[in-house]
Amino acid sequence: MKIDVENLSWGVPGKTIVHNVSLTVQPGETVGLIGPNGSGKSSLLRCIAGLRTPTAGVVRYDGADIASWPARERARKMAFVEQTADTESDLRVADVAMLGRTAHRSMWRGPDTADHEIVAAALGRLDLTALADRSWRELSGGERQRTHLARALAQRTEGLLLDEPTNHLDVRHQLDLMELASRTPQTVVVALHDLALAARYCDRLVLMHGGTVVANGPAVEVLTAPLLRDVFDVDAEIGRDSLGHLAVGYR
Ligand SMILES: Nc1ncnc2c1ncn2[C@@H]1O[C@H](COP(=O)(O)OP(=O)(O)OP(=O)(O)O)[C@@H](O)[C@H]1O
Repeated sequence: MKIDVENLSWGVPGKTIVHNVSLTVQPGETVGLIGPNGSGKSSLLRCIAGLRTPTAGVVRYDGADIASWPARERARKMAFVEQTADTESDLRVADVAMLGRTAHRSMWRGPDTADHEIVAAALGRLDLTALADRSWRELSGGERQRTHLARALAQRTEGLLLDEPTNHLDVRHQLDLMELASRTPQTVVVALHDLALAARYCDRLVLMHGGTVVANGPAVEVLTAPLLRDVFDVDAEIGRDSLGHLAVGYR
């Protein structure tokens, strides 16, 4: 699925938070959204998900303006894992993942065999099979985060929006998750704070600052010392680690 964001602005009364952002994500591409705290990444993702109504501009999925789409129709095309996604506490892990099937079922029908198979596959993909019957309230932060990712995978959408999906994960699960995001045929936009992880796994990086896009391109073009100084106010050194991956050091 292709995602187009055209001249998009969003804000609250008296404050523009996302300002005139234009961005195209090609089918199957994984785009990393980076930028300092408060630069507008989550707000932009919410607009792309259709959870915020832009004050100006348009979001298109495969060329179609989503402004008037019902939530159910959007949920069949786009899954979104928010930064602080919470869930009713008495659900089991498998029940949370099953929420991803809601948009694909009629309201009068319970989950069928295919739904259960899809959920089992999503739990397996996120290393959660052994936790399927555990209560949500017993989970660690990282297990909750993986459960929400399983819910998003179970949604079987062509697009996937992830807001800092690695922030609670241990190193192994961070790498697994980013591997998944980069290899899936889905079109992915992922907000990340870890610049090295973003550089390694994303096809392209979009750097936000003060609600606008200040750079958009391959990691080597976006992660430059002058840009990082301007945007993050850090003195960075960009190099390669012994495995050949882009590495960012800070003085
Ligand atoms: N509903 C709202 N009302 C008022 N201000 C808001 C609202 N939503 C976001 N903001 C403000 O807009 C700015 C951008 O927030 P946003 O969450 O999009 O940034 P972010 O880049 O995702 O930040 P972080 O890296 O800290 O997650 C922040 O200053 C935030 O306080």
